[in-house]
Amino acid sequence: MPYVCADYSKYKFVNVCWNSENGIATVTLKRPPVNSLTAEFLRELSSLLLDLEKDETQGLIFTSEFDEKVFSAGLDFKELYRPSIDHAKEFMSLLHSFSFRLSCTAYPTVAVINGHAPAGGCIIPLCCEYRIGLNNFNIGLNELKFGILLPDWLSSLMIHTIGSRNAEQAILSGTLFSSEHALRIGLVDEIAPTKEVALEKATAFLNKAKIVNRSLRLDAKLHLRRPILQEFQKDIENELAKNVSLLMSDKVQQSLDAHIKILKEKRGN
Ligand SMILES: CCCCCC/C=C\CC(=O)SCCNC(=O)CCNC(=O)[C@H](O)C(C)(C)COP(=O)(O)OP(=O)(O)OC[C@H]1O[C@@H](n2cnc3c(N)ncnc32)[C@H](O)[C@@H]1OP(=O)(O)O
Repeated sequence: MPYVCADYSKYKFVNVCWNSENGIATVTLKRPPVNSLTAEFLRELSSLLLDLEKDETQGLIFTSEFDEKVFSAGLDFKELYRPSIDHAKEFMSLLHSFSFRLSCTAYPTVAVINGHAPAGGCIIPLCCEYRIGLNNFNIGLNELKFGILLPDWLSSLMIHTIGSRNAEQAILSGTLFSSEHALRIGLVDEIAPTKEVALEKATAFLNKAKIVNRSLRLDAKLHLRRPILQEFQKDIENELAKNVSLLMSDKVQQSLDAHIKILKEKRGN
């Protein structure tokens, strides 16, 4: 069983709960109001993955504090709106490195998607090995709808998860899927009636993974995920520069402005 060394209480936006009997860490995302991903949050999540690796966690479950509301609202609109060039570069680089690291963890990973997971909110679930959803939420990569071209590695994660035909239709139409539809196309592997049941199912998946030798399992995982990992590693500098310049473009900035206004109007402020 892992001996927990890291101080997990230092993390601001996650709560880490260790099960000392099975070595499974449950990480609850808790960045109010909607777990949107900022540079600070991504930095914290990357550091968390390293701590979990050092402590030899036997499995990782991601879930959200904002139960039955939102798993993650994706990238933080406000942080991406008119950023400095240095901040845009740092943000894109953090998003890339965190997603890469999560995609090739030695330990098995599950997302318990207990709320909406639009656009970048779908990244953590897609990097995980298994996804369990609750009813009545939407999930999908709808970036094209607001003028954002997906990074190649993100399309590749979607293809790996739901197959190229479904991924083509899903990404090109910018669809957000209901839980039932997500189950039909394999975007989630199971649906659970409550978070409690979903966590039990997640633990069952992780317990199954434990019977396999850890390093053999990692070799197999890296082999099976090679097409995704190649996309992550392909021409990194150019890919980051392309995404930064897209983010800074007038079109994307105008679209972010429009989205921020829609969200404000919705709240009447
Ligand atoms: C250029 C290269 C880029 C490469 C990578 C591309 C990958 C991903 C792109 C993205 O992820 S862009 C973000 C896309 N996200 C969305 O479109 C989600 C927008 N939000 C919603 O649909 C809803 O808020 C929700 C998540 C369904 C929750 O709805 P709910 O009714 O519960 O809450 P709201 O009243 O709408 O919002 C509460 C509060 O949260 C703020 N907020 C919502 N989403 C974001 C966000 N993405 N970033 C920052 N802040 C967000 C919203 O403004 C409200 O704030 P206040 O009014 O309370 O201040």
